[in-house]
Amino acid sequence: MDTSAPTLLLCPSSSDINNHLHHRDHNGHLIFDSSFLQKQQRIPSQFIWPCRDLVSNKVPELTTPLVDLRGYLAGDDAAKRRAADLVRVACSTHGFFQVTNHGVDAALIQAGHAHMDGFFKLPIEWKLKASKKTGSTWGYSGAHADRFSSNLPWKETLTFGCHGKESSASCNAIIRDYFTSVLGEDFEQAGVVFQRYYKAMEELSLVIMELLAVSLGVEDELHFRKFYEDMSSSSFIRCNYYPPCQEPSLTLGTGPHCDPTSITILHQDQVGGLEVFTHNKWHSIRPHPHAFVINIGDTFMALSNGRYKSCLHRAVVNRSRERRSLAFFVCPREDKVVRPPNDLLGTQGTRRYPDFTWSDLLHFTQKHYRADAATLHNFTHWLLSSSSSTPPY
Ligand SMILES: C=C1C[C@]23C[C@H]1CC[C@H]2[C@]1(C)CCC[C@@](C)(C(=O)O)[C@H]1[C@@H]3C(=O)O
Ligand SMILES: O=C(O)CCC(=O)C(=O)O
Ligand SMILES: [Fe+2]
Repeated sequence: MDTSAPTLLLCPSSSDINNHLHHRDHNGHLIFDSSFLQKQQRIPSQFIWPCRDLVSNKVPELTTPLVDLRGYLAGDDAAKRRAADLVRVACSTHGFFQVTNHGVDAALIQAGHAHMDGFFKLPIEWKLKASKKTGSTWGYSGAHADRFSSNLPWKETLTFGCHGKESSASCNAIIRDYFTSVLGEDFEQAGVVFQRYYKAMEELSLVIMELLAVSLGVEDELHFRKFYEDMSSSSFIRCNYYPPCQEPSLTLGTGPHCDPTSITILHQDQVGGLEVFTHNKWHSIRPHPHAFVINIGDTFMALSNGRYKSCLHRAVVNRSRERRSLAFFVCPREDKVVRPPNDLLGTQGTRRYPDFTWSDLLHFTQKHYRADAATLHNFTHWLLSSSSSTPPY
């Protein structure tokens, strides 16, 4: 990973822009000041992606099932089976489905979007106060310009969680305290809202984990729920803000990738832009205001011994409308060994992936490799080449 992003010149169209010190931080890294960049005629070359990543003729819509959780949550066995059948078909092919009647308060979701909007509308100087510290995954980032020097995504992100705490009980004030300590007391309410949102996501994650076990036919339907019960030590929220872009066909909001995490619970606004690559072409995921998009990540693909697919997806941007999405990335406690339950090994007991920990995979994506379409494949090689042990699978 290119972590020594050089001093970058912005849109060298005129000297006053190049000398606009506002656009470089103290390390000389580019600062993604979208309010300034949007006014330029061209986007900086660092944001222009290779043609192969930009293909986006009129993309068809992916018919992801809208899985109604009402009956399942009420303990209705027939509803549980119907939900499991829908999830099985989706996760065995492209790994994406949507859930409604999930039990998460609509007002809480709306409040999360409102506070996300409040943060991203701050002047750049304020947002930079929340900048990610080197080595941390938490904090504000503009286009990941501090991490990469090309194929920059046209987005700003704010990432935070509860990690570092032993139990979700002690997680009750971590996010609130993060917001007040980094942005000041005026942001206490934002912290309280995201703390409640985090808790709601944890509860929904465990429901989804049980549904995944049922759909996979795992003997112990609580197996994955138990594996993720202490997820608060490593799961995290990411707020994605995609400004309008004057050359939307040349860049991407988030580049093509598979999530390295376990599952992602994403709430997108009504603008649209999330696309999944399946059946050899890109498909859009229609936004539903009261639904969450759920997708399988690399870690759960390994946990299911490859039965469920972590699928290539991306976020495109547009010329006229900003777009926001709230992602909750479910991750197991960092030291837990990711290993499929025996009843997913098949008669030959064949393992598709080696044992690994989320700590190792997270470290790989943050220090050695930019997550893309082949993260798990390259991680496996990196892991086995850096460990003396022979493949355990
Ligand atoms: C473990 C993670 C790394 C990323 C955030 C989560 C899950 C998705 C990953 C990411 C979004 C994949 C595309 C590249 C990336 C750098 C990004 O555009 O943000 C990835 C995230 C990251 O490394 O910060
Ligand atoms: O914003 C979106 O719709 C998708 C973002 C995404 O895939 C991610 O953050 O991993
Ligand atoms: Fe993703």
